Amino acid sequence: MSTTNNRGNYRKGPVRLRGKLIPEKTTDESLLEPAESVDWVHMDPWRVMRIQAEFVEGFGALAELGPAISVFGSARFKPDDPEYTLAGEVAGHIVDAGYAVITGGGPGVMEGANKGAHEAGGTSVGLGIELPFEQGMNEYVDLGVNFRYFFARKTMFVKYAEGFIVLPGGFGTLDELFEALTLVQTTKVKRFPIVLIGTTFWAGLIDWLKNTLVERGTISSHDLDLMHLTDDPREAVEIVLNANRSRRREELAAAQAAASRAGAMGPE
Ligand SMILES: C/C(=C\CNc1ncnc2c1ncn2[C@@H]1O[C@H](COP(=O)(O)O)[C@@H](O)[C@H]1O)CO
Repeated sequence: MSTTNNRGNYRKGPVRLRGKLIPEKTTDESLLEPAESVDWVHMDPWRVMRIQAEFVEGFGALAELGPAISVFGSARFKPDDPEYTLAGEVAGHIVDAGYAVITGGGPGVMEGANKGAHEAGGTSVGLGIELPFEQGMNEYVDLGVNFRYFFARKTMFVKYAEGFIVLPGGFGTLDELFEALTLVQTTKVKRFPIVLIGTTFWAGLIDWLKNTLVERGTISSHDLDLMHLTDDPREAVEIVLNANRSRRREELAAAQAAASRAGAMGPE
């Protein structure tokens, strides 16, 4: 709603305007007139609505998913690459443990993991991303959500998973790995297990983290403990499961301690 009072103050919702800032048309007039230009579709306030919708739709689609583990890795591996098969094995162990498998829904490691989850009879989730060279979701995704924005999609990978398993990959995989590491390091997320599969592939990065970042003091040596390293798909899944079992035990013990403290204090 917009109004002008007798002091020439023009009110447009929460905003007050005067003088030359008073628009020639009211908000209602602008809304109802036929559009001469569609530029507004690309403006930031409209983008905010799309971003908000993306979160709402993502939360709505995944709220009832149940326990899940996110699996990451290169979009470029082919079905006959060992990492594709490895991703399928990881997904099979995740499903056997009663968890859903979340991936980026694309080709390569994502497809391998979705295939493994689908064939093991588990819930195979793909959180796709709109890219200029549209690939579409791989055919093994049973629950798919497509995102325009990487940051909204990345929130879902963390929010709906109890851990990350990261296979060899490129920039996208590193982005997802370092996002998780930063969230855990800064305690935005607590006790979130991150497992790297591929000791040879990751060795150079781990050495650099140790010999350059720890050495120069840009990370602490205990930050390296936020990552677990293995070649064994079963062990990778066990690491995530064990970390969550001990987190749940600690949460239960803390809740019991709080309840007994409240009991000891007696009724008010
Ligand atoms: C490059 C190719 C396909 C791109 N399609 C993708 N679909 C969904 N998710 C993707 C895609 N590409 C990257 N991602 C995300 O990043 C990670 C992999 O990136 P990397 O650079 O290959 O490591 C992956 O986990 C996705 O979340 C086919 O040529």
